[in-house]
Amino acid sequence: MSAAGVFIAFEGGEGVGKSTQVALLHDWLAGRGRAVRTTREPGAPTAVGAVLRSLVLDPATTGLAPRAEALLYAADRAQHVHEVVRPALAAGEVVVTDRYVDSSLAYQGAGRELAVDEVAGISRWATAGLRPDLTVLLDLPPEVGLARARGRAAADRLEGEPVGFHRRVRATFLALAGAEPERYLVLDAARPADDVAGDVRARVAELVGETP
Ligand SMILES: Nc1ncnc2c1ncn2[C@@H]1O[C@H](COP(=O)(O)OP(=O)(O)OP(=O)(O)O)[C@@H](O)[C@H]1O
Ligand SMILES: Cc1cn([C@H]2C[C@H](O)[C@@H](COP(=O)(O)O)O2)c(=O)[nH]c1=O
Repeated sequence: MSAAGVFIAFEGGEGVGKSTQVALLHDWLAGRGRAVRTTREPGAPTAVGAVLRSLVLDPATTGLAPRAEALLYAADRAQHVHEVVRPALAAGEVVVTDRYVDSSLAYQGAGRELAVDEVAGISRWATAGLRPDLTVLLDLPPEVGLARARGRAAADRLEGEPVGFHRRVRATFLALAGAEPERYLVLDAARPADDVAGDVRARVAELVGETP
């Protein structure tokens, strides 16, 4: 376990349903009387995060070098862990984040074709080694997720990358999960949201000592 609380990350490509599942898990945990903190990257509810989120996601941010992009995501993560995640874990809360380190490995590592182990090293330093107790990977072909995401809002800077970029991202998420299956729950996100949520609850119930 991470500190006194429980740390859960949702990961996956664009439009796979992370925000939807984070909200459903929040409601289920809160309904059971658990103290639960939902958060996200980039731009967790911190003043620094808000500035970094708009910088990295704004399509008007042109010419950003891949290494600079990786460092900006890592800076956002360092602030997030310092200001939100560690204090909540220390208070015994269940912390549920929409994206964490694996997003940097997939998007900056595989997507931008930086060395994944070097990107991992930056995040390890940024977080002082804090890892989730469980990562829920929502898996979808990128064409399906991008269509869902684009039906909802204008494309941000990363979402606007070609489909080959998003295929590398998906493959890397799956490889990370495959390398440490005990730390991951990989779910087919093409199913109805309530079915996905049921599988999430079953696994989280084991982790936090609740009945699903
Ligand atoms: N299981 C599902 N089946 C079909 N549509 C879904 C499902 N889950 C979520 N959606 C819809 O897909 C869209 C994207 O969902 P959501 O915002 O939860 O995804 P996300 O992974 O957080 O997206 P992003 O990566 O862009 O932040 C929304 O319109 C949502 O209502
Ligand atoms: C944490 C993190 C995120 N990204 C990318 C992935 C998405 O394209 C955006 C975030 O948008 P969302 O709608 O809030 O999911 O940022 C990234 O490239 N690297 C990261 O570390």
